[in-house]
Amino acid sequence: MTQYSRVSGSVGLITLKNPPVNQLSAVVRHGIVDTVQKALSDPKVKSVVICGQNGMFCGGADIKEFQTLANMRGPPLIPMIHSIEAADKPVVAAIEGGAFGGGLELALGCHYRIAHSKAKVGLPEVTLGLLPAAGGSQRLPRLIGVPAALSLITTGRHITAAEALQLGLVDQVADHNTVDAAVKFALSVAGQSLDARRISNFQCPPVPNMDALFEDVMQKVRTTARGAIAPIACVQAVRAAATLPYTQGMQREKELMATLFTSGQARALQYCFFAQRVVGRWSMPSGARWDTSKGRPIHKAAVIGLGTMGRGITVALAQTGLSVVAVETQEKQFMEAKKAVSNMLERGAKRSGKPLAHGKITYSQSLQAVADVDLVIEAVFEDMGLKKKVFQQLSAVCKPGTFLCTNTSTLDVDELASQTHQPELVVGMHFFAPAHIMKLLEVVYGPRSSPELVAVVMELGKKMGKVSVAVGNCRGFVGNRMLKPYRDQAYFLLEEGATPQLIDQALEEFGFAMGAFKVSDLSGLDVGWKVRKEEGLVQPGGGSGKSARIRNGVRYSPLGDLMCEQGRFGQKTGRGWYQYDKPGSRDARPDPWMHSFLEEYRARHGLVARRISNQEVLERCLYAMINEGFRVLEDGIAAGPEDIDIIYVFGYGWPRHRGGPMFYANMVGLEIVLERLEHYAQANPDMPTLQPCSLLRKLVASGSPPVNKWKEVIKNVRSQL
Ligand SMILES: CCCCCCCC/C=C\C/C=C/C(=O)SCCNC(=O)CCNC(=O)[C@H](O)C(C)(C)COP(=O)(O)OP(=O)(O)OC[C@H]1O[C@@H](n2cnc3c(N)ncnc32)[C@H](O)[C@@H]1OP(=O)(O)O
Repeated sequence: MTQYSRVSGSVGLITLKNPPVNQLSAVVRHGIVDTVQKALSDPKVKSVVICGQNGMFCGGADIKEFQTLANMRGPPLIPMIHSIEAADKPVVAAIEGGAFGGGLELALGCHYRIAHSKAKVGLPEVTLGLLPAAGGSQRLPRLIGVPAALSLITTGRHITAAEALQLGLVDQVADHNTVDAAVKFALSVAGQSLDARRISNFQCPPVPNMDALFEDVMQKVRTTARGAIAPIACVQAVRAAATLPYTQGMQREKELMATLFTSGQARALQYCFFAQRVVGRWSMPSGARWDTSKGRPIHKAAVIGLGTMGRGITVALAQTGLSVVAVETQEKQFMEAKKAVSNMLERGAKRSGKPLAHGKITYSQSLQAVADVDLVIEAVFEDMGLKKKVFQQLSAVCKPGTFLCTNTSTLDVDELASQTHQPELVVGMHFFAPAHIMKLLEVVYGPRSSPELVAVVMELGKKMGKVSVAVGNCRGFVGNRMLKPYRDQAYFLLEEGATPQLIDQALEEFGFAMGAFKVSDLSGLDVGWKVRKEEGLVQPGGGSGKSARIRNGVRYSPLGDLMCEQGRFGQKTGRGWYQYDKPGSRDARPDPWMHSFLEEYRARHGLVARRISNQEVLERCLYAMINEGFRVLEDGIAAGPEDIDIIYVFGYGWPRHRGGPMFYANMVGLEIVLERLEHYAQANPDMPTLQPCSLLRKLVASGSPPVNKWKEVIKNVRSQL
């Protein structure tokens, strides 16, 4: 797992060999300890180079080893890195590909660091619920200063070799063979004093107003962390580096890590790391899979409809380097969209430092312009009649073999597919607004969709920088299907005595980026109203008598309809569940009007307001959503719990440090979720979404296995259906 050789006569070359990313598993740590010892005791060796095989220095500690303390065998990292730093021969890290986490900490223990110009470095432990506890939190601030170290350690961001050079994190950047450059460098520094190269001996560069700086950073971190504990521990660890001698700082680093290491948040974040990779290995109920289905390259794509979503999709496609035909038939929207897209591209180029992708887009007001494209994404208004017409036209205009995708968020993808000559070449590509920023892409296949097309779209999503999740077709797919019972419960709780701010506060304290009502104001209450009207659910004035709050035999809240009747569509009208300074403003303030509106509503329906606790808000909203998640699994719409969790973390503001709804259910305890659902279902027999799903019962009956063991039980349940 490590290879050792002597090169150029006097350089000991240690190569880390542990695919896929040369992670520091026990066997690698053993190898490093042994080979460093060998090099240091060989009188012919005057200096040492450490590198990684296959163009990757090191991806850090082996995250799989973190699952249990029992896995943590082998030489610990801290003394291993200390012995490198203490060596009396210069040790040079040759960084190709990347040095992350423990990998960068290893490099910080070396006396010199040389990075390839394309390499990246970073301390991403915070994203795994940890901190750089192999001395990283103590060495980095000593090397590059407190403000820069705080920025890297609290965000976990990866930086380029050029930025690392500017910060003084690396000593040299190589354009060609980094190992050769490092060996040459190692020869040049052999025999030189190392006193000034051992970072643990450094003092942190002084910072004016240090207390104020840490207070300021801590406040910012607390606001953005949404309840995550690791970013706070990272600030505390860097503060220790800035204020304490190295040995005491290391002690503080260890104490902070001990708290994080066994925390539920670390488990959740590490689960998310692997879940994100699991969803890339998609499968379909037909047995088609990511590794047996081959896509084909897309050179030219088209977007139909340049409303908010279409504009974002156009930008996202253009930024991948594709040629894009952007079609909008309405003159006014056409002119506005051209301007908006070019502004979005300019902002994107400024943000990323990459060149503008303007030239790649051609605009047209005619559908004929898409005749020669490889793939079309339809993003017209969410109306089945209109979308069907567009798909009929596309089927007639496009060359045979063109992939046709719809950006619908709820409508039946199969029904759209049936409007075309080649229904197997139709899938859903459900983007989330703003489409060029949000990371999630739900790829919705139907029973006829070809695996080749799913492969193409998953690959395209990856190129666009999206986290793509392949899911089956049903109303709302995975994300919006599960959102409905969550939202319904929020409305029912309003009827029963809560306020929008009480519910939102409970959800935001849980860690959601925004509560249910703020989200509703942001996306516009009229969107759901239109859908409900089409479904025949809306009665003018909300209806009267007992049946006003029942539709098709189940509980229904007309509150959203009544709000829309008053023109309260949310942010866009300056009034919704909250009030805003002016239409379009984002600053939500409680509206005293809501109080009288809800009182009058309750009086009309004979409802007596009661005190609603945060716990009830969370249990009813979240468990109703989770229950639907079990149904999604039972129906085979999602391949596994990881797919659901990744959809919620990347598309719906679910706090990542709680791992996603299905992981959260597991953390709470499936038997507790079941018991609470039974309790609420009994109290509300007209809410079928609270009736525990049979898969949940089966899992509890099977002893509540951990999430990664659910698939077996799911398979059994599905086979009995
Ligand atoms: C009581 C207290 C006791 C405390 C004792 C603890 C002491 C610990 C001391 C030190 C702390 C150090 C901590 C760490 O180092 S944590 C790890 C930090 N590193 C990272 O977070 C990097 C994670 N990896 C990545 O970001 C990327 O993989 C990448 C940029 C390195 C490469 O990206 P890409 O090419 O896109 O490949 P993939 O992401 O798809 O990964 C390929 C493959 O590799 C697996 N993998 C990646 N990194 C690791 C890792 N560090 N450990 C294990 N496995 C890793 C990844 O899972 C993929 O495999 P697959 O899931 O099978 O697809």
